[in-house]
Amino acid sequence: MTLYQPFLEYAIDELNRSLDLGPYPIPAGFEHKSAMTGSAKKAQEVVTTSYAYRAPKLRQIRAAHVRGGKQLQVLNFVIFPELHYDLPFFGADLVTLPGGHLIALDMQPLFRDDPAYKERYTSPIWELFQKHQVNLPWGGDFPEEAQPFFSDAFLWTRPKEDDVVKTHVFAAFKDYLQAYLKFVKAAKPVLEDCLSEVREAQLRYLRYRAAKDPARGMFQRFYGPEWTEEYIHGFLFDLERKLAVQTP
Ligand SMILES: C=CC1=C(C)[C@@H](CC2=N/C(=C\c3[nH]c(/C=C4\NC(=O)C(C)=C4C=C)c(C)c3CCC(=O)O)C(CCC(=O)O)=C2C)NC1=O
Repeated sequence: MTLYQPFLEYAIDELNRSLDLGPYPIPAGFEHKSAMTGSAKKAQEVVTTSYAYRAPKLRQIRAAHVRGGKQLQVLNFVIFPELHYDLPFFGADLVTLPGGHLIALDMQPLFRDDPAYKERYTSPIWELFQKHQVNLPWGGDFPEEAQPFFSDAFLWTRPKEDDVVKTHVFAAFKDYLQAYLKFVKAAKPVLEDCLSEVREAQLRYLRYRAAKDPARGMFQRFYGPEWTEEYIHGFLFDLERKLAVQTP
């Protein structure tokens, strides 16, 4: 059982239990990708598996699971709401590299500095954040330009031990996912005249993530630049692509 497999299984079980999950198309050639890395003597297979669903109020629920031996494990799990809801994005970036673990977990806001928005989507999880931050201290350096895309309840940490990931990070992941599902249940469509604001805010986030995906270099090394760009724009952050075909 790889490090983040339990996270993925828990998430899919919970989503199945609490939402009317439907399929979301994964472009051909991106469901499962494998490559050998390392020298002939120390060859290591790196497998990337994609999962995707949709549900009422949720445009895309998707995960990219990268398994490359003990030194490389990644689970990037993001929930993208439909464009007529102002729900935040559920964003989990769980990364294990030779240097240790890097954990980013947040309800990523559409309107970070809007007090009413914070009241609705950050205040309700503030106690959760404080509870988990005790075991998950701040991870330090973090790209300035990414800060507008994170809430005040952003759990960002770099644990050294696997055990911290298996216990405290997993507990935080479960609590944040449960809290997010509560937001989804309570969410009402936004008013007509807010639709364009929500759409612009979603596109701002998608464009940033697609442009600055920290995994781009890693994917290029394993699977080549062409596959990587298509994976990022055609699946991981595909809203712009989807809108382009909708409104030619
Ligand atoms: C809005 C921006 C945003 C992020 C940057 C990530 C949150 C995040 N992820 C990070 C780092 C990081 N993230 C990944 C993996 C992924 N990050 C992704 O968006 C996807 C789709 C990944 C894979 C499937 C890897 C492999 C690293 C390590 C890169 C390296 O050190 O070589 C970092 C560290 C800084 C960095 O390397 O850029 C942050 C802050 N989530 C977000 O929402």
